[in-house]
Amino acid sequence: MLELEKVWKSYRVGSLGSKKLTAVRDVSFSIAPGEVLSVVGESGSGKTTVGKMVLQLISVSKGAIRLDGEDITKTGKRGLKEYYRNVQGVFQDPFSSYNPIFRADRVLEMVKESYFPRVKRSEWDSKVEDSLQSVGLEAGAVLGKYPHQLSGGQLQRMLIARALLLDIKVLVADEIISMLDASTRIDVLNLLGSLKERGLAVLFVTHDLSLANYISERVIIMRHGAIVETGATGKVFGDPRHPYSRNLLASVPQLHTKWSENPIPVVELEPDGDRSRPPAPLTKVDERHWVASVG
Ligand SMILES: Nc1ncnc2c1ncn2[C@@H]1O[C@H](COP(=O)(O)OP(=O)(O)OP(=O)(O)O)[C@@H](O)[C@H]1O
Repeated sequence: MLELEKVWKSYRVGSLGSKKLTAVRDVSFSIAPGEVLSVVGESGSGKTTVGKMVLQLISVSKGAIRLDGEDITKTGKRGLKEYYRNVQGVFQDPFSSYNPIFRADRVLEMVKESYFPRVKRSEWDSKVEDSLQSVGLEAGAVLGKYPHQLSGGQLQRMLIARALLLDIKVLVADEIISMLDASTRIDVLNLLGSLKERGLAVLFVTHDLSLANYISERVIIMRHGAIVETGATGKVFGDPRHPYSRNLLASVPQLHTKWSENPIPVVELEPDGDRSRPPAPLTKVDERHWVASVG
């Protein structure tokens, strides 16, 4: 079980870091094995910052992140290496995770070097083959190829296979399909669906509400670094209570909506406000449905 408790993140911004920008405010949630939790919200709402903190690519300013009860924000280098055995991330641009001058499967070899140096070559090769197979890749079709010889979908799958080689418990998937075409997208999404059935917990960061609805059991809607609404996906998307959530959902063009016939109005929301203050508390409005009070 992965838990975030009252997590805050501030960045130093401005000339010589003279100002502070609070990117994430008092965020708490948990993800159980076999569950997909989506984090949605407008650009700049803090989604990626949450994912990066879970992956400890950046430190937290305040709060705790626990995996099976252990706070990883306080763990040392060795503890972190152990943590990465269990928690891995895949990001938006698969090409940026590969070095173009090396063969793509180097990302898999690096897992062996770091975590399984004593495993025999033949045993490792069959482990690699199994993990590639579980993400729908044929070893013969991808091994030995350079990144530019593979498609975005294949590269993204190979990164998921790398995570699976470690037999991880939690996958942070940050906009992992936004650079893929429609049919490859659904392919990778369905893959996530089958992985969750095998017990993987997924933190699915996306700005695409329909994808969040498709894949996740629970959803968090973020704005200005804080959670404004959260709960079971059906409740939040079916009966959004916060004005921001309503606007967000109303802004999604449907397949048969045409701009020329019925342009979706842009709704003006209140300005950013003071990000350094604690956000409005969440109140339970229904079973598995919480909403921040509107001030
Ligand atoms: N390294 C950084 N230094 C300073 N400010 C940052 C840094 N990274 C992010 N921010 C700021 O923190 C806020 C949250 O950014 P974040 O990337 O988490 O948002 P997001 O919801 O993921 O947005 P997007 O959907 O556009 O990726 C933004 O105002 C952003 O400008």
